Amino acid sequence: MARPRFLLVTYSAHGHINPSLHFANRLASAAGADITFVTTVKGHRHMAKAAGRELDPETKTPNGSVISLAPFSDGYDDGFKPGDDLDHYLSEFRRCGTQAITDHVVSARNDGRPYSCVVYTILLPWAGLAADELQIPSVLLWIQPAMVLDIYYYYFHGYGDIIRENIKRHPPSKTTLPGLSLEFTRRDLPSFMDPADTYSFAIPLLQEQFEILEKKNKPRVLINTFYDLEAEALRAVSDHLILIGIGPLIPLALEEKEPSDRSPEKYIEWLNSNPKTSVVYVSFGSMSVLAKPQMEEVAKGLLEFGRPFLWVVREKVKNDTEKDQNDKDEDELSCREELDKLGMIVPWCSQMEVLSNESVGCFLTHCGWNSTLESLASGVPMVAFPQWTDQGTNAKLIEEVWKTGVRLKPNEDGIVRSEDIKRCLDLVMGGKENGVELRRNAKKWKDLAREALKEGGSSDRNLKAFVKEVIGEGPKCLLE
Ligand SMILES: O=c1ccn([C@@H]2O[C@H](COP(=O)(O)OP(=O)(O)O[C@H]3O[C@H](CO)[C@@H](O)[C@H](O)[C@H]3O)[C@@H](O)[C@H]2O)c(=O)[nH]1
Repeated sequence: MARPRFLLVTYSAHGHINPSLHFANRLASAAGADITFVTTVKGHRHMAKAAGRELDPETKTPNGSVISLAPFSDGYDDGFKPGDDLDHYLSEFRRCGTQAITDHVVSARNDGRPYSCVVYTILLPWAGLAADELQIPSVLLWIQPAMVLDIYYYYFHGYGDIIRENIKRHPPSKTTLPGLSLEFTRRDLPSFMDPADTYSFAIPLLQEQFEILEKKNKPRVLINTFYDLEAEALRAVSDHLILIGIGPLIPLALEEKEPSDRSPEKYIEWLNSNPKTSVVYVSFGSMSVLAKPQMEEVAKGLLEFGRPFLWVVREKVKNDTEKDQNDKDEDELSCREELDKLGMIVPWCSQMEVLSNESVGCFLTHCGWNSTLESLASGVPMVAFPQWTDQGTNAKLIEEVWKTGVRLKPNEDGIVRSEDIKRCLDLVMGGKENGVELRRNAKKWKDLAREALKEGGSSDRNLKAFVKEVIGEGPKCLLE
């Protein structure tokens, strides 16, 4: 029998590419599928940079499955820069992405090896539309928590006015939603729902995404989560959508290091030189940039806490007219010398390798969904410092549901002070009872995450059942 063949379409940010790549690896190894991985040239460059090498256009897995990389140009090969026209960028991305999907599907049909299904990540409703036009099955791969999907679902189905009203109120009102036991205040809801949010342009894209799903009868949505982690949220909208947990989408074998001729990175050597669970790892993901005053507070907080740290500070994306040297001077942290004595600042790192290093005892994180899952699956407790989009909801789950971390509290000006950073680091890494409990819970979730992924675990079974369903071999998916 021919191998099932998937066309996987994803956006160019690391937070979208990484889970998509892990999904492709899983489809290939666990379900014996071939995958064509479609993203922009920019996304492709991100992947090469993260890998530290040119990428092979095709990778063959031990079971003979093939993952082929298929970048397309949207005219923004160097990425979207400050000053670029957002509407033009979005419409070119849509136009070129739609064309790429069409070209792949048509040529595969002509070659007699048609795709079984198009899988696309969030904010790409046009990928679902293109699949419908081409009359090929498609499925959304939701790369945020099931809880966030539920909240958006209700926002677009009768709760939008209530949520917007509650967001405006002072003091903020709580929102409750059917089937979910948590109550949400403004800081817990996806930031795009606030009409004043700079990025609320994402709302129409998300709405279109739901409209496309709803043209189908009880569509399946694959979710980067796992049953034990979000059992309630996976069921909350089950009258309308079938949510299938197939995560956490993290590297297949965490302990397995890629064979490499290169000596380990300096920061790994440095981590290895530190005692067990002594280091604070600090990162705000691949998109967020903290304002200078906030950076200074983080720096002060780390110095006041006094333990070693590894801090990822990404280079700023500049437009062509900015002068590099002036920028550098302005960006330089006032206490840089002391920071360099206590810890290490790097522009990027291999995060999964860092989180699974024994020396790391806490993750000060922006709570991007991938960082959250990677931390959970590595058993590292967190200090939650959410910035935007789904991160406030993720922080709530970390603090109130999984109890593997504590959330920082910004002051009235929206700044988190160094004292609060020190207080939370003390709580997570210190000897008091609540710190011990957070660390115990972190270990519990690490074990459960691995259970879900291993052969016969909930996510492994769900993924295999999904593929069988796509190729018409049934049985229907577990969660139906
Ligand atoms: O030095 C670094 C920093 C990051 N990463 C990786 O980059 C990814 C970052 O993803 P995530 O933690 O989700 O953050 P963002 O890149 O900010 O992701 C965006 O997309 C996610 C998925 O939609 C959302 O959950 C986030 O809120 C949104 O900001 C993770 O896999 C990290 O391991 C590295 O490997 N090295």
